[in-house]
Amino acid sequence: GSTSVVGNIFAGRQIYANPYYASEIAAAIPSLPSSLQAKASAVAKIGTFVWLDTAAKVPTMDTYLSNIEKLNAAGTGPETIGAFVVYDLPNRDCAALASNGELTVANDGLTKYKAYIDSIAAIIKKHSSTKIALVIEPDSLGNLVTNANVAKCQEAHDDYISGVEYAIKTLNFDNVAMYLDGGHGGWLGWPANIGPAADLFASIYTAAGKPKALRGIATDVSNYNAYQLATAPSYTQSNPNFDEQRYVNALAPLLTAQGFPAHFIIDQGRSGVQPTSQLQQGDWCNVINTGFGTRPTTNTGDALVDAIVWVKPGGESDGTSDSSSPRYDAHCGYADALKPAPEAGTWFQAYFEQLLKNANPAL
Ligand SMILES: O=[N+]([O-])c1ccc(O[C@@H]2O[C@H](CO)[C@@H](O[C@@H]3O[C@H](CO)[C@@H](O[C@@H]4O[C@H](CO)[C@@H](O)[C@H](O)[C@H]4O)[C@H](O)[C@H]3O)[C@H](O)[C@H]2O)cc1
Ligand SMILES: [Mg+2]
Repeated sequence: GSTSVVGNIFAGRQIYANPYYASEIAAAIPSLPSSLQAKASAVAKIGTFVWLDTAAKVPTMDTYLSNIEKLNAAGTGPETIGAFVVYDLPNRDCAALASNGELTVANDGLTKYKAYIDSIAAIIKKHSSTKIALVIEPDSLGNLVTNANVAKCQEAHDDYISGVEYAIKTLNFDNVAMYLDGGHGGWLGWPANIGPAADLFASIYTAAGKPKALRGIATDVSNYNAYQLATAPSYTQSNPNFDEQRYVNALAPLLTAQGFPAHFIIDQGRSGVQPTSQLQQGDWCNVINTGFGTRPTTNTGDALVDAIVWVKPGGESDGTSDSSSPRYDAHCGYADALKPAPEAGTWFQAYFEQLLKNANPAL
């Protein structure tokens, strides 16, 4: 029978440890020093989000949800939920170059994007008895707040808004909890940005008819910020929202005031080492000296925060350091970016090793 999500979808449940990430790790283990091999096996058992970064990957969602149904039918341990990232907007990652996607505004991208969303909806309908958490379009709305002047973002503005509204209306099912991507404290947490960000998030929530399944906002996706810090790291400069708990506690009342009672999930997959080695807060690509962070949990100590999660699968690159690549972004060539790095989303062995070594808590 069907199942309805009430409140925090993560409470009392575990996130599916998907076979794609587990297979990347299995392939990595033989090349690891023996001291790290058991740690790697432990990571393969941790639930991370599956990135649907091409239309061709959408069918794997069907497979994984069927796997989850088998696990839940066996009835051992907490209920398992699926966790996916919707990530295929036209002109994707419009202010950067590393994670550009398959669709463009110029090439009828919005129509194709809606078909992509419809294919996800069809799969979710098939699996109405399985609970599913979705992060909606990392970096999209954030770029409309701070990079509206960048040509590719300017061109994408209307399609980002139409695409995100279409996604949250079309994926608004009883067994789903959606979280819009909210950048991070070092991005939209700046006093100059947080008001416009709240206005944009609330306007989209309202324009889409306040979808019941839209639970809130995901923060720090693919970034390295701390959840809670006692003192501000130097690279956060004068930003009062220098950790993610401060950011979400500043953002929440702005959203509630506009009729969006948002809750939050916070990516800590690569936040184990604080302060980080970032030379500046805006450095986002394959940052050196990072480690796996707090394991996924609902024990967040904050009623606004549903869960600490691992959205970005640690070990997958943020972008290539090969300056001859069409998707080369200068950020991936910075002194605080680990090099040589492969294309975004592909396996980066040395980075995975770094995360294992520096994991906090230790693996
Ligand atoms: O001292 N002051 O008073 C003061 C005032 C204002 C200041 O300006 C703020 O400075 C911030 C820090 O540079 C900027 O934040 C950066 O914005 C970038 C997008 O432009 C983000 O990049 C994305 O990161 C994603 C992963 O998170 C990648 O997946 C994605 O590919 C990638 O594109 C960085 O994270 C994010 O840290 C703000 O825009 C900017 O408004 C600064 C100082
Ligand atoms: Mg990226």
